[in-house]
Amino acid sequence: MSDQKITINNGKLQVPDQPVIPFIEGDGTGPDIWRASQLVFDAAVEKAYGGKRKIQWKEVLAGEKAFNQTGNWMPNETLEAFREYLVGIKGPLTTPVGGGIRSLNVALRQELDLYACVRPVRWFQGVPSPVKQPELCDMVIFRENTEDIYAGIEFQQGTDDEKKFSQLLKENFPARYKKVRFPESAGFGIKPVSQEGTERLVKAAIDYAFAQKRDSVTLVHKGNIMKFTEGAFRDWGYEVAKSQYGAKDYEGGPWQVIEKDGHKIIIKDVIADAFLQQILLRPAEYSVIATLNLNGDYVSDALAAIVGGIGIAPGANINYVEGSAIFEATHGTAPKYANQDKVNPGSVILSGALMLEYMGWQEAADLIYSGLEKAIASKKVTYDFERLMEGATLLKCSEFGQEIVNNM
Ligand SMILES: NC(=O)C1=CN([C@@H]2O[C@H](COP(=O)(O)OP(=O)(O)OC[C@H]3O[C@@H](n4cnc5c(N)ncnc54)[C@H](OP(=O)(O)O)[C@@H]3O)[C@@H](O)[C@H]2O)C=CC1
Ligand SMILES: O=C(O)CCC(=O)C(=O)O
Ligand SMILES: [Mg+2]
Repeated sequence: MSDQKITINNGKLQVPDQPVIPFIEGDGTGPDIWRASQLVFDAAVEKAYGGKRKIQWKEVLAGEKAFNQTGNWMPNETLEAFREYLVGIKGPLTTPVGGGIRSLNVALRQELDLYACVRPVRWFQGVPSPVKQPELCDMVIFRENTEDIYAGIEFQQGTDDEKKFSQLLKENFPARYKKVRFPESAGFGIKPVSQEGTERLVKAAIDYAFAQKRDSVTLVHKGNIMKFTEGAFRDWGYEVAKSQYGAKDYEGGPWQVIEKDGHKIIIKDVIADAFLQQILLRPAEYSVIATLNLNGDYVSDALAAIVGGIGIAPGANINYVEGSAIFEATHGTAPKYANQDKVNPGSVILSGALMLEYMGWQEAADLIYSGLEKAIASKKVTYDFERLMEGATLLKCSEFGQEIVNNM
């Protein structure tokens, strides 16, 4: 079969009928989930296009499988494949806590400059939820994906580098150095947040809000405390609305309103801790969320819980200028369930549906949504939903994938 590639031309994705799509299976529960997911993707594409369109899957290595086979956690060929084929999908990869390798997930996003982590959060009918009205939670998170403390500029306590950094702080910024409560036993982390990084992320969020006829974009930040990073994110965010979309003050500001073709969007902001209580108490007031990397990480899992948990929380890492994208679940490797054919493959399956939408293969994506909805409605579900549903039938990971296919 020929090596058909997705490309971008004048900002528009060009998708051949049989594109090569690289995938990383993932660590832990990754292989179980990938098997179930690929079955669903292939069935949806086959059913929607009767063989005219087909994905040519190309496995690329990363994480434990890569290390075991090549001695390298993230072989160069993997990065090259994502660059070459533009659109890919991945399972979760393990990151050790406290030491060891840095996150491969973060490395992929940074290396490929996939600056927007887009995580839609909506409730599917019948999914068990801890709140009374989960249907009111319908948000799309735009998490900045390349900056913030995730840039990985850290100094481990007691190392030569940390001592050099402490000395630099002491000599050049004595007043600030004095604020370090226990300087002799402290490690340090640096949080870069730039105007360019903020602008492209907020622009992506606003463009999405117009395209999807959403009524607000909320800048979520902790700018009262971290004034020149999180606070600057808020200020630069409002600036984008003004300079690129002609925003006007809304009810005296700082909130803004922008309008295009008769559709109005409110640009507002909220401090992150208050936001975390409002998503439970007043979720209907929020639609598109633009936020920095760490806030976005926390907010993703918190919002996912409201609509049924991270078993059903999809996502995408996208560079809207270059067209490149890697789709992936919000959850991690859930290692305690590895190789048990147990966990919910819903997050990777829905990430794949997002990928198909991104490719313009809406019919195949819709088949996945309806298959998933019907499987849940018939209460045939994996352990995470089954334990919260009355009268449900417990399915394995692979069986749930098959159930989605049966219901397409
Ligand atoms: N993008 C990525 O590749 C990500 C990687 N990670 C990495 O994953 C590893 C494990 O992280 P951890 O903090 O345990 O978080 P995980 O998301 O892997 O798991 C936490 C809990 O979430 C639930 N869960 C996760 N996935 C599923 C699923 N598919 N179906 C149903 N329930 C699920 C399980 O809950 P319960 O126990 O209630 O059944 C699980 O114990 C770490 O190394 C971390 O760095 C983490 C996040 C993202
Ligand atoms: O890279 C990791 O291991 C964690 C990533 C993560 O939690 C996320 O992207 O939501
Ligand atoms: Mg996370």
